[in-house]
Amino acid sequence: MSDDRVLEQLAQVLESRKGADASSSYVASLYAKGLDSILKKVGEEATETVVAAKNGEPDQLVHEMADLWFHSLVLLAHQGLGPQQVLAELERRFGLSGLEEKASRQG
Ligand SMILES: N=c1c2ncn([C@@H]3O[C@H](COP(=O)(O)OP(=O)(O)OP(=O)(O)O)[C@@H](O)[C@H]3O)c2ncn1[C@@H]1O[C@H](COP(=O)(O)O)[C@@H](O)[C@H]1O
Repeated sequence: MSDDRVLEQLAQVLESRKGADASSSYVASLYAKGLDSILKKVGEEATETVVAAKNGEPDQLVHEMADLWFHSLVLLAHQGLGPQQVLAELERRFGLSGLEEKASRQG
């Protein structure tokens, strides 16, 4: 499965958890607690990511980064957005810088 397929399929699961039973789904329980709780989780996971990097723990860094990406996807879904909008923005920026690099090489 390609990387963006993982993001897209996980986003579909997150969408399907809207209206699901909060007692049997972690994601549904986050939606039920509301925006501030989701933002708190994103902040916590960002801090844990920073600590893992500062401690020079590569395996822990990957683990915490996955938690951060996951909770960021939950936040996007809660806001009616998804990974495709973020990937499109990154692709747009990459396209712009790619053109600039090409022009500077040719100039
Ligand atoms: N990828 C994840 C995923 N990553 C992390 N987590 C949960 O995120 C939480 C991370 O919290 P912490 O690191 O703070 O650890 P914790 O102290 O145990 O958690 P808290 O008590 O602080 O909430 C844990 O409860 C993890 O289980 C995830 N929960 C779910 N998913 C995916 O989301 C899908 C839907 O999940 P459900 O809604 O639970 O079915 C699943 O199929 C998975 O693919």
